[in-house]
Amino acid sequence: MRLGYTAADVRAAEEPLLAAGAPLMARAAAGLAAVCRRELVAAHGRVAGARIAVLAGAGNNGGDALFAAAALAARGAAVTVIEALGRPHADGLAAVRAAGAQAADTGAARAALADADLVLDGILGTGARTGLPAPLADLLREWQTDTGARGVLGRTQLTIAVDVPTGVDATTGERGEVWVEADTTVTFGALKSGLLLPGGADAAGRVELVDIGLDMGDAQPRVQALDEDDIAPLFPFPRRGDHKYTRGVLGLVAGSDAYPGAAALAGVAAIATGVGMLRLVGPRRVADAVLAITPEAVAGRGRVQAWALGSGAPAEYEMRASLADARESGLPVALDAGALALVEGPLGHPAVLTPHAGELAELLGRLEPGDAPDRAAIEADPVAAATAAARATGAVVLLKGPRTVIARPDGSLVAPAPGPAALATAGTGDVLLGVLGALLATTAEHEPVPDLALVAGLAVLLHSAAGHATTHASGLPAALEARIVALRESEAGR
Ligand SMILES: NC(=O)C1=CN([C@@H]2O[C@H](COP(=O)(O)OP(=O)(O)OC[C@H]3O[C@@H](n4cnc5c(N)ncnc54)[C@H](OP(=O)(O)O)[C@@H]3O)[C@@H](O)[C@H]2O)[C@@H](O)CC1
Ligand SMILES: Nc1ncnc2c1ncn2[C@@H]1O[C@H](COP(=O)(O)OP(=O)(O)O)[C@@H](O)[C@H]1O
Ligand SMILES: [K+]
Repeated sequence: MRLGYTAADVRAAEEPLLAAGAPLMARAAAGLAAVCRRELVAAHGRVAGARIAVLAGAGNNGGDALFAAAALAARGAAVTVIEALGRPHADGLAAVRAAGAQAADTGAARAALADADLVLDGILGTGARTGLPAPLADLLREWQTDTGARGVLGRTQLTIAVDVPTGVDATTGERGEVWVEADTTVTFGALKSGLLLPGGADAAGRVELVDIGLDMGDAQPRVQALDEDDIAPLFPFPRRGDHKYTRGVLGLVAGSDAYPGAAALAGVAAIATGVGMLRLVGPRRVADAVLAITPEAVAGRGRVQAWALGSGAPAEYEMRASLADARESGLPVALDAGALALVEGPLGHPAVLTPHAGELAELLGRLEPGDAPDRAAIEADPVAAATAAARATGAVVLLKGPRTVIARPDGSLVAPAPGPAALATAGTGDVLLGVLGALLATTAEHEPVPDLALVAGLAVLLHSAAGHATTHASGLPAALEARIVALRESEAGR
């Protein structure tokens, strides 16, 4: 699990060190130069002779870039400095000049960017305000759409962003109209939350953290980023001594005569993930369709540890009855698709909502009439929308998309590694509901009380892992089962 902090928290952690005279910029620049050397050697076999274009802003981000470039120039790189905002960091500029760097005026900047083996983006970091001056925005746009851009050493042009790619908000990951797309981002002291969130994570490329001696102390991380390696530690393995009721029973209200497939996908996925028992609530035809492929399921209501509701347009009265049960007993509920239409304000029980951007637009339109973002605005800033919905409902909001993000009502986030684009097919969301429901049921009575946002993150990781091993939604449960059996075997071997 990687932890991401707000820019403000990182800057606050820098303060005592700066006050004590710690050479933070020298450490940052040394770490940055080391990554640049390694990447140049990996791509081209050497640093000497490499053309490096340094986009230097007006603050310390530019200072980092200039000092790193000075170290690279000392190893024989040909450095050109582009003063992107005027007023470059004075000591950094002096150092790079002393090492033999050239300065580029506006015309030369275009050529320097087009001909560079390595572009260092040191325009803006944690001190950025939104919006870039128009000439700079034009320069960046032109460079990044120039498909012929290449260096003298070979076709590969590397872009390394200093701390945060310019145009990306270090805290939220939101991108402005123009931003730098980096191959690698070298960040200092602590991961900035925006590097782990939709938008920022895509712009940042591979993120490398350089230790400059920062201690984040009691600061609460804004983001917990999860990847494959987090599946095993989070997975609720059956416990020795469990029986089917202590393992956890899931009640599933999904599917309808018109859409029986949704119940089948969610039901089989829940069973593949592992539940003590699956109860199916809905019309006979739907139950029969599920029972035909998973005879261990049981039709009809009964006691459950969690509910999963909404995929495939199930009857509203059935969903309402399950929500009432959850409210009375405090059971966790996953609400998808049709069940989201029943959310009118704060829910009185633990819940995870699983909208895609269109469904979230509808939900926010109902909860915050007049002030709600539309689908496009949500896709542009998924974090803000998911957080607004989490605050308004008191629920965890899992906003599905190419890069799914999970928001808690307190504003903190879980960011699972993105799954394969092959998941963009009908029915994969139904599978996710089944996986999530199973995990809610099997953790519901664990001590300490499970963190629903991490449970939701685990559901997304498993869903993505399965997505790598199949081509279609109905292939996901078997892939999931294989993944979980492998997990159990490696757990038993430990
Ligand atoms: N503290 C430390 O010692 C350490 C800091 N470190 C490094 O410093 C970085 C933070 O440095 P920073 O605070 O100087 O902010 P930075 O991102 O360089 O930008 C500020 C400058 O840009 C300007 N500006 C802002 N937005 C703008 C816009 N949209 N359009 C135009 N101009 C804009 C802004 O202008 P102003 O608002 O003052 O008018 C100001 O001049 C951090 O990311 C890390 O790389 C590391 O070395 C570790 C030690
Ligand atoms: N381009 C993509 N890359 C990765 N995952 C995606 C992509 N597009 C969609 N997904 C995932 O596929 C699932 C689609 O769910 P949903 O929109 O509810 O579809 P459906 O209702 O058809 O099942 C979500 O888990 C989403 O995160
Ligand atoms: K930068």
